[in-house]
Amino acid sequence: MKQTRIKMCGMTRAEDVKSACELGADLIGMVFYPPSPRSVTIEHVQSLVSAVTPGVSVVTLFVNADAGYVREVVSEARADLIQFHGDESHDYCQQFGTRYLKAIRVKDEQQLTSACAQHQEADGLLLDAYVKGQPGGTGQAFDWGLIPVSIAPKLFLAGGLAPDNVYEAVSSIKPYAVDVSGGIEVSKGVKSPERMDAFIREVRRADGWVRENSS
Ligand SMILES: O=C(O)c1ccccc1NCC(=O)[C@H](O)[C@H](O)COP(=O)(O)O
Repeated sequence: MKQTRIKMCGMTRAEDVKSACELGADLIGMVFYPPSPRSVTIEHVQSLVSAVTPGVSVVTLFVNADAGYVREVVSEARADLIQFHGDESHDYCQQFGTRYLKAIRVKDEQQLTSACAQHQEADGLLLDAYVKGQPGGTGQAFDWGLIPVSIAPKLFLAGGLAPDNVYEAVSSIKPYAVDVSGGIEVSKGVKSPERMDAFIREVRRADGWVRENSS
């Protein structure tokens, strides 16, 4: 049976990390980008990582960060994956020797095709909405019709996903994974266990884990 992987991003509180893992998230993301209200510090990372259940992957997220800082955080967090959410080049992303997701903020078909080709060696391509001046966590969706079918095996679909639209996203796009931040929050950086639960249930319903009501 299909199992769409679920990445919950922008975690700032150990209790939210624990809830997400207990509810069935596959990957936990933490933002290391100080301008973001969801940014966490290297001093804080241990308390978050120790709430991650074995088997759940830790993802550390950066935006055009200094390479030394990335190394320091990845080592401290014992990160399984790095998410590069800025304008990082292929060579920059490869230098860490850690599996990585490259975020591409979708503007139009030509830009998307070219970015996918440039980052074809990434372990995952995370497609997110383009919003001028805001690198991520915007809560905005983009036109899913632009997604090339060929990238589905490594597609992390992001941008404006929430319990009320993720069923449609998973059913129609069939991504490898979905990524959510704002859609499971009560305020920036504060997640809601009820919304996390509802989100995961909707993904599993789209995966066919739950029998649809035939009446
Ligand atoms: O969350 C942020 O504030 C953030 C800041 C800068 C770069 C990336 C950021 N977040 C990335 C994510 O949380 C998600 O990977 C993605 O953007 C989806 O977010 P959302 O639309 O809120 O679900």
